[in-house]
Amino acid sequence: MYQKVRKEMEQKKVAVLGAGSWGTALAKVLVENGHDVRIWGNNEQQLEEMNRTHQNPNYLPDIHLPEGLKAIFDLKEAVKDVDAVLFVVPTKAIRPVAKQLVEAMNTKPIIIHASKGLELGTHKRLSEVLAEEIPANLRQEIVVLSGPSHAEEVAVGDITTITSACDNIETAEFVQRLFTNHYFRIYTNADVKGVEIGAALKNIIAIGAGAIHGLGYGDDAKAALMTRGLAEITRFGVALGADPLTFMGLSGVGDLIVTCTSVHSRNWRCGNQLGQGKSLDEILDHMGMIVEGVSTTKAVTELAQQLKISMPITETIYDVLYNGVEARTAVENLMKRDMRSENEF
Ligand SMILES: NC(=O)C1=CN([C@@H]2O[C@H](COP(=O)(O)OP(=O)(O)OC[C@H]3O[C@@H](n4cnc5c(N)ncnc54)[C@H](O)[C@@H]3O)[C@@H](O)[C@H]2O)C=CC1
Ligand SMILES: O=C(CO)COP(=O)(O)O
Repeated sequence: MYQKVRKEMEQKKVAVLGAGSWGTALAKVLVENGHDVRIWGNNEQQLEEMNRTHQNPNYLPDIHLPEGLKAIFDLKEAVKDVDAVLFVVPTKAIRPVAKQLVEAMNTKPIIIHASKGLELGTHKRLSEVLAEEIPANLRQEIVVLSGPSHAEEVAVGDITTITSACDNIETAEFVQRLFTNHYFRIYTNADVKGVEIGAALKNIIAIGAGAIHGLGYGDDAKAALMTRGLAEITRFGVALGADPLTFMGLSGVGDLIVTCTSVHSRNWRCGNQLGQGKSLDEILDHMGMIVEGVSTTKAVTELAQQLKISMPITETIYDVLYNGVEARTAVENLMKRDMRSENEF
């Protein structure tokens, strides 16, 4: 039987790039695990306030951050001598921040990312974007950290399990040891593609689940959307070469469940307000945080059309987000589709 003994890890130096809700929650875990952690962001005033008050009120209100967490605005200083760099900026900022990082690094760190999306325009996964921007001779492997996890729950030490994915399982295990503690349990996975696709696409389905709720449909409708959403995510992932089993795991069905059912989810909240009749612009203006599913819906719809992958739910959500189709009409249209077998791929 596969079993691994838990070993203490010596202190590592880690830079967290992105001082929003998830970056702050993950930085807190790392400090609690005894590591030397610097968090970097693009808002100097916010970082100064974090150092002064040990809080990040716009993203994680009422959370006291460990005194050991250093918020640093100068990227060169933030990444000085680090063993690992963790990207937790929104998808659209991954490439520009990676370009800045290349100019700032003085070590050859492991690169980790915990963001969820596909790049608009190129349709690339985020580990592909990072590999393009950070030459292999300037870094170790790239690891994806992903799974059902809301910053609000991790920040209060509620139980959470996620996945550390890398082609090189030893590097995935390094990241597993870096983050694991009594409330945060990390599993490893070698299917980077599947983990990133599950993470990105569940946000689309969560917008749909929120809309179903906002429209007043019941639990049967929610279960239908999540189940057929998972079928669609799996179809897309397998067409791109992912292992279908990955979608049964934490970064597949696990993340789909939490994002489609939690009031913490920004994607679910966005969908819920769409269902209640608000406009997308109005919703995004008031959210104050990233809603990744909006741009991921566009990237996935475009790529699925190019590759001729059937994605009826994603295309329907695209119509609501980008073509002004009313959410109720969109649901009715989905119900009028031709009859088919459940197991048709
Ligand atoms: N919040 C959560 O519970 C979770 C979020 N994620 C993923 O993590 C990523 C980040 O999400 P959140 O932290 O929730 O977003 P957020 O909206 O709370 O914060 C994003 C942060 O990134 C900063 N930022 C934006 N562009 C930047 C740039 N060019 N340079 C530097 N900083 C920049 C913003 O100022 C903000 O501080 C997303 O891809 C999200 O899907 C993944 C798991 C859980
Ligand atoms: O990825 C998440 C949960 O695993 C966070 O979801 P939201 O971005 O919808 O808040």
